Amino acid sequence: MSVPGLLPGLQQLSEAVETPSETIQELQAGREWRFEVAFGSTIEIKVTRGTAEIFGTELPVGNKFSFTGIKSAIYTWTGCTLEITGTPSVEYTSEETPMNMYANAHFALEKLRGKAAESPTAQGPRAMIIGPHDAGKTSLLKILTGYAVRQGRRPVVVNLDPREGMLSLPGTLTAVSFSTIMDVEEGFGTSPTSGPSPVPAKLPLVYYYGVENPEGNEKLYKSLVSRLALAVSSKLSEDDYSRTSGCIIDTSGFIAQSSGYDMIQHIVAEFSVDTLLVLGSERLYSDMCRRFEDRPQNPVTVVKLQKSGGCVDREESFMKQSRETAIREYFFGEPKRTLSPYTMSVVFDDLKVWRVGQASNVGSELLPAGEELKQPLYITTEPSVLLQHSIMAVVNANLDDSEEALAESTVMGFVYVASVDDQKRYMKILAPVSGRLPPKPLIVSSYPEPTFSLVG
Ligand SMILES: Nc1ncnc2c1ncn2[C@@H]1O[C@H](COP(=O)(O)OP(=O)(O)OP(=O)(O)O)[C@@H](O)[C@H]1O
Repeated sequence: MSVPGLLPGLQQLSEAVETPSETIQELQAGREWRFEVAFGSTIEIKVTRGTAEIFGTELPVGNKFSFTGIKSAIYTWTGCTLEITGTPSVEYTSEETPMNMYANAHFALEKLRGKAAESPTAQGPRAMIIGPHDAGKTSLLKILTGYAVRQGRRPVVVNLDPREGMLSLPGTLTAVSFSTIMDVEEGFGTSPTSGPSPVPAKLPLVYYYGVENPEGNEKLYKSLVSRLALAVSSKLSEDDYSRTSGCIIDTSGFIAQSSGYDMIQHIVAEFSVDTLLVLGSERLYSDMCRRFEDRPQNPVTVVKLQKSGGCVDREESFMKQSRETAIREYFFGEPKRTLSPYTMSVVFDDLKVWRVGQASNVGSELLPAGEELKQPLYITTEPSVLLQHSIMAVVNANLDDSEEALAESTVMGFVYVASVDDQKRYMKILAPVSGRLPPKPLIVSSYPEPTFSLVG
């Protein structure tokens, strides 16, 4: 007996729940499947045959990986079959990739590592990647790191591009010793604040810069670079693994313009860079050759590498969404690893807040004619409603420390200002861990920008 009206209802129900489409992608050896997934939609990829990798990290056969808000590529050296569930917004296969060139760069670095292993005092390569925005610098860094880790090396990876955070929020400069593989879904992987993860967590050393462009506060940027270089040098001399593996440095696209050349020189000097990998710019390559040739005391090898045709220019709206996602994941985790942040109230009198000094908040128009603007590292800021929805870095320093001391302090973590009551002089903040806010200075800046959608 059929129940009147039930069957059509069920049919409607099954029509409403759309099953994602499943496609099979056969990739021949040496080809790359490039794809883009918008924020808010997800695709799942499983390798069912052969070998495949995402920017140097292998995708094991049979495991499903899900991707959202990403522009990426899967490359195969030997051929593979991919099972794709869901529909990417863009997808195509490319026969032309610079992967051979990138692999050669890796083997050249490996040769230097092998040489360093022969002598107890020799240093492994200190490579730095430079190039314009969206030239594929971070992707190349991941490839070189992934290959080095797969060969048992432990390179120190340094991110000097505040535009994207590595194992931390955007706006930070970080260094981390990589001894385990990257997480293919998460980019670089996870840090201990991200909660349990199938891939071992990495412990990054984090400094907060808070400006997108290294020229935004050159003095602060240079100071943080020097500080990070000191930490990296000490890590590289800690054990034989690190000494021979050397370091790989990712940089900001802003310094690839001629106004940034002095900054390149500063980084090269501080990190004792000996290999400069120039990506996607003939002019930059030739300028660097001119600048760094004939330095017998500190030779720097300048190498030209081709930009991948798959590199995509990421529009500002995409980058903004990436930053918002990074902030949300810092506090709330993501579907596979949810976190429970804590809300607490803090009174203004217990806080010492500094703002990163930027040209825009110094007021050069008030200076007498002819006088040069002296940009401060930080400016003290009275807590107020202006901080609402901002991210603040809690730094490892004392409340009465000077600006210079702050510029040498690592980040303990970040808090989010959920609401501010100017009259009662307190604010509600969201913190990733429970307990009282430690009595440490807080640093606020414009990058990443205030996020309105974090707590509803
Ligand atoms: N071969 C490729 N196929 C598809 N997408 C790619 C490929 N290589 C890089 N991309 C994508 O292109 C974008 C830009 O690449 P990447 O972040 O490596 O550039 P970048 O030079 O580090 O950029 P920026 O200096 O602006 O941070 C990223 O979304 C990256 O995932």
